[in-house]
Amino acid sequence: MGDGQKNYTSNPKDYKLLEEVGYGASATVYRAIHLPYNEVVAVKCLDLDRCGSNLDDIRREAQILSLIDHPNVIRAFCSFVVDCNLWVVMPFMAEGSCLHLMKIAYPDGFEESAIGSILKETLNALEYLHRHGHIHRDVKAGNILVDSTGEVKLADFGVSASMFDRGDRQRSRNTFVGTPCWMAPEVLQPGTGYDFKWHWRGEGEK
Ligand SMILES: Nc1ncnc2c1ncn2[C@@H]1O[C@H](COP(=O)(O)OP(=O)(O)OP(=O)(O)O)[C@@H](O)[C@H]1O
Repeated sequence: MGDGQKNYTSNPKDYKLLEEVGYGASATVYRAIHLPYNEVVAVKCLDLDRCGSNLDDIRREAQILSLIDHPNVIRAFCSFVVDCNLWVVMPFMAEGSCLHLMKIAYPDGFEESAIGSILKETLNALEYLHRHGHIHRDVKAGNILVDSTGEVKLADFGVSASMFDRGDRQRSRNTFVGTPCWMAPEVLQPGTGYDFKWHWRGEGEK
């Protein structure tokens, strides 16, 4: 697993992309080898042409990810532009997302003890993000990742917002982002705005 003190290079030639492990609206995620350290990592390739967000939002996600320092929040080792893509290098979470795990191994849902432990780790992650002024805005099973040791990390800051944003970015907290089934009611209601409480409500109702 990656060490925060290591210097992950921003040269695409230093990474060998292996198989695709997931994809979302604007990104494909690969298992990859960081050749200088011979270490398995995940590389998220964000298609800048396909991204709904503007470059400032994308830069912000990469910046937030690189500053993260919490065991339950996925961090970026580094990020850099390759052709029309932004590559974000992260720890590889071998078990994939909770959504993926449920689909392949737990079609009736996780056992209560597993739910309790995943929720606890996720809430630790949200508490850390809140303390640093971030709202995730897309907490869902597909964004809760598990590694080979069972460690849980919250991922995907593509639609996160900062509580300290002003002006245009503050107005964007009143916009419609996230994944409909997982949204709190006030997010579905245009114009009402929302804040940290959104996370807690979303979590409680899932
Ligand atoms: N670090 C990682 N290690 C292993 N698998 C990962 C990692 N990051 C993401 N994945 C897999 O890739 C999938 C998509 O990743 P992610 O949610 O970051 O993409 P996205 O395009 O931002 O998605 P969305 O459409 O939800 O915004 C995840 O659900 C997960 O299965």
